[in-house]
Amino acid sequence: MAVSGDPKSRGELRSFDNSDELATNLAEYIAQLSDISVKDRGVFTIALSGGCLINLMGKLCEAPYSKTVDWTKWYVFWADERAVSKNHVDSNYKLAKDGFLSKVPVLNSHIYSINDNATTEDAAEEYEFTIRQLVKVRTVDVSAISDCPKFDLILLCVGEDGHIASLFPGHPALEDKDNWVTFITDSPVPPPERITFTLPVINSASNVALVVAGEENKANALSIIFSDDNDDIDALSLPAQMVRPTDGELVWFVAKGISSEPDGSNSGHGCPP
Ligand SMILES: O=C1O[C@H](COP(=O)(O)O)[C@@H](O)[C@H](O)[C@H]1O
Repeated sequence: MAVSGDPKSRGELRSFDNSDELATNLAEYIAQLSDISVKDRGVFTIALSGGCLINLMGKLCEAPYSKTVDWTKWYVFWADERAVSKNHVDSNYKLAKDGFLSKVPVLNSHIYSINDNATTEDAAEEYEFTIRQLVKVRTVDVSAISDCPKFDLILLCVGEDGHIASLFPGHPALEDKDNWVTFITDSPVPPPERITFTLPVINSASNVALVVAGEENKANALSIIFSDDNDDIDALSLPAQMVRPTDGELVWFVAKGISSEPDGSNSGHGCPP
């Protein structure tokens, strides 16, 4: 594993020779944050997204983590969801349920999925309300800086256009400072209707992990994001580049095969099985 980057700006960069090594390190990172949060606050609040992430979390379902992680203290949320039913192949809930949550003893009552039986507008409003109730009782911590929920960890996959959650380049939802959860009806990547955390919520988390794996053509977004040209307009307009936790830690997990780093091979990687 190679570690670099400026923690104050773009975060810590962890690059790996392949997706398997990335998955091993990601599992250890999540398990450690879970331990710390459970010791500090008695709970671990984690927000998932879709894409390659869930496959890469697979090692958490195996020893030692299957036994050592305090799964009963986990509270699980989604940073974004597509407006499809929960049994649809495009559902981020289904992806996480089938690939991860059904394999670990997280309590069903601690799994906060997004309503698939309402309009996207109503589902977003309802999800924000649910999170507000959990903030009131401090199951979800609160940021003293932004008054937003302060999740212990938000896990995001970076799309090949640099999108994170369902926040896409140039989309007005990126400017939303008033809501914790919002909706879009015109996603450039299907399905068009989605519900998503807003940037203020993402940037209020204690920890954010940005995962870049699975597709060779993500190298382009990466090279823009890690460009040394701080005035690069393209870089500043990429949602992934807008992730800058105000009072938290940012770590990038990059599979070297798609890295823009000089030692990356650019040979491309699929998700691990
Ligand atoms: O549409 C989405 O895309 C991103 C990135 O996914 P990937 O397939 O390019 O890895 C994902 O993180 C997000 O949750 C999802 O809804």
